[in-house]
Amino acid sequence: MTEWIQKEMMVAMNKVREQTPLVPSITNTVTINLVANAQLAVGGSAAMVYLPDEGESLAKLGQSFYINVGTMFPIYQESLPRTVQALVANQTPWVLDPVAVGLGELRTSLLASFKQGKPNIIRGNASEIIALAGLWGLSGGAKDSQVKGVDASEPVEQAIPAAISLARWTNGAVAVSGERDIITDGHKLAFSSGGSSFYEKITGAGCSLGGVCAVYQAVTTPFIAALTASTLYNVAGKLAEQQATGPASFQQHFLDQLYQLSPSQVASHPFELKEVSE
Ligand SMILES: Nc1ncnc2c1ncn2[C@@H]1O[C@H](COP(=O)(O)OP(=O)(O)OP(=O)(O)O)[C@@H](O)[C@H]1O
Ligand SMILES: Cc1ncsc1CCO
Ligand SMILES: [Mg+2]
Repeated sequence: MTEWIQKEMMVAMNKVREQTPLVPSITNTVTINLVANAQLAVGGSAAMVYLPDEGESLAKLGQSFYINVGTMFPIYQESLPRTVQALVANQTPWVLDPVAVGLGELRTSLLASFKQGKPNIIRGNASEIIALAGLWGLSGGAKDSQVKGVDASEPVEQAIPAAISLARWTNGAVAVSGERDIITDGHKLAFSSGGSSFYEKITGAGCSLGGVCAVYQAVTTPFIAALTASTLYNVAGKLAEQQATGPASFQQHFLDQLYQLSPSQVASHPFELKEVSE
């Protein structure tokens, strides 16, 4: 029953490697380098910008776009709304990573405004997904979700209702990351495990996963893109852990695995699929 999905995942990986899609980002300054390197390793082309007119131009030129609000700057008050407007106007698919939603006025007001821009993929940890659904007034969300910073404090399973309602609102996909990853398009739920606890010992595993979701989204649907990226990270993390002696060598081996893994190695990694009752 999951065969067509596995086939789509392989097609997406091959297409990205053949086509090198341009996938620009406005992302945080902590992990910007890892995001670009992960995007390049899977076969995409990266371009990081900050300024309003540059976000706008790349929203037109890019085949998909990644927005991560991890570190806020005053210029983002202009850059982010103008970029999102251009993404919507040009029907460029985009990924939102609502890092630390609820922290600060600018971050919160911008994230609230993105509800109308309907990001095609929303990727975050459980706490961020619950809090974003709360901010957007959707079911499963909570205004007082325990986002205390950039790390999750809630288990992924707790974010399932929020993930489903967000995916139904955007008509896209939501990927909740953690020890187990949950990917949904609002109608089906995929559960993928693997990875490594070393992912919690480096910064930007989640950010770069969002950037890689955006790369695959240039060539396939939001659900297949999010599932392909999440599965790739689960396979790559597991193999990198076997070669690593600590977080730094883990990051090095993990990037090598993103580059080396074959589509069939990724697509054959098992995942569980459930239909959501309507
Ligand atoms: N304990 C774990 N065991 C296995 N894999 C994990 C574990 N924790 C996270 N991962 C994997 O790490 C990747 C990033 O997910 P994570 O939930 O850490 O993102 P995040 O908290 O947004 O990270 P960051 O904000 O540092 O970028 C995903 O591929 C996820 O599957
Ligand atoms: C550590 C950190 N602080 C702001 S953004 C970021 C990267 C992980 O989300
Ligand atoms: Mg994060």
